[in-house]
Amino acid sequence: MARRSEFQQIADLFAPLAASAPGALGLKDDAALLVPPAGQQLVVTVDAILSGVHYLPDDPPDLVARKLVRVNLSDLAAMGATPAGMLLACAFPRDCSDAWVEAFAAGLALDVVEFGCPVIGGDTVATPGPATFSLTALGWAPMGQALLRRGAKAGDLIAVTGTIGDGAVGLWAAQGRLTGLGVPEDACAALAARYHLPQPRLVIGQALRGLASAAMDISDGLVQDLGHVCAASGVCAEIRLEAVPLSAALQVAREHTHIADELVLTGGDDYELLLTIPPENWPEVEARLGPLAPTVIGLCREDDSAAETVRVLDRQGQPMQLAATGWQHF
Ligand SMILES: Nc1ncnc2c1ncn2[C@@H]1O[C@H](COP(=O)(O)OP(=O)(O)OP(=O)(O)O)[C@@H](O)[C@H]1O
Ligand SMILES: Cc1ncc(C[n+]2csc(CCOP(=O)(O)O)c2C)c(N)n1
Ligand SMILES: [Mg+2]
Ligand SMILES: [Mg+2]
Ligand SMILES: [Mg+2]
Repeated sequence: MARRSEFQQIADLFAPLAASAPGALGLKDDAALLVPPAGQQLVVTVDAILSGVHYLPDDPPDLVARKLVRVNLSDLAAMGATPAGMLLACAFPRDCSDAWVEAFAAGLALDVVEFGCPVIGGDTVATPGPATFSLTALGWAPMGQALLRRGAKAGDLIAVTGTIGDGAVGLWAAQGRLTGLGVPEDACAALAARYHLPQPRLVIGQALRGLASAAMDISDGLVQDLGHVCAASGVCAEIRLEAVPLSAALQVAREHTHIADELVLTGGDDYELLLTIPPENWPEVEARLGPLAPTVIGLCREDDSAAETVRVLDRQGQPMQLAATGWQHF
């Protein structure tokens, strides 16, 4: 059967994702129209994902689409924003099947509903190279209240949401690198799921407006990303390895095979929030978030040009020497 044309694909598979947004004009015009709610500021971010770089070439297309959405909503969460819509640029390999694109669109449809975030526009091209997707996420935050990377002060608590390392170890699981080592199947599956389907911490980011002094999401690796908050804020950081929260699945996997602390600290793909919180705000953080409250892993210190910006203390309280601090494309 002949493949759907470019415009048929937009009409059949992407236009339904715009149905809840009148300003998307049915994906039939040159651009979309948005009306900012009174007193709100537009928050806008873009991240691309590529086959073989951000996801595995054989990953299910619905999960590729949802990862694309979620890595971007994670940046909105880091700003304390509420999602409003997304623009989706797709470069499909020339031989990509209708079935692959249909499953990709079905994955998008799930997250459009889950996060109340319609596709309001995009672009579709064919590429001689690997599949490449870019998503621009739009959100709203009350004027002047977005969370920034630049507000951390010496004495602030450093905290993370959820658990760290699952995404990086989950990539190993998804690649089959934990198979045959005695790691239970369900632990492998739980870790792979964290790699395939990150959970943007939108509710937490929104709840921490006015309480966190700085925030970002952890995509490249905890240590490297903490370095970005420190650089933006003009502080140093000290965190304790033993305080970094690990999931039950990661702890089980560690009982069966060696998983380097360094992979957990620097592997990335976490999509958790990294927060600095003035100690006087901590009781209110716990009161607002209850069981979703982040875990304190360290403290911000005065900028000290003699010391490294981010110091990680090992289980003996000694500074760790890390070969790399996180993911860099080049
Ligand atoms: N090519 C570019 N042109 C303009 N701005 C860019 C470009 N690449 C990155 N930036 C900007 O640099 C800053 C850092 O980008 P980066 O991609 O590291 O952030 P991130 O999206 O939070 O991390 P990650 O991409 O690992 O999820 C952001 O403000 C981003 O908008
Ligand atoms: C197949 C495969 N190999 C390696 C990785 C690890 N990885 C790739 S990019 C990135 C940082 C975030 O991306 P960016 O900075 O481009 O937004 C990380 C941690 C992966 N996810 N999939
Ligand atoms: Mg980015
Ligand atoms: Mg990002
Ligand atoms: Mg980010």
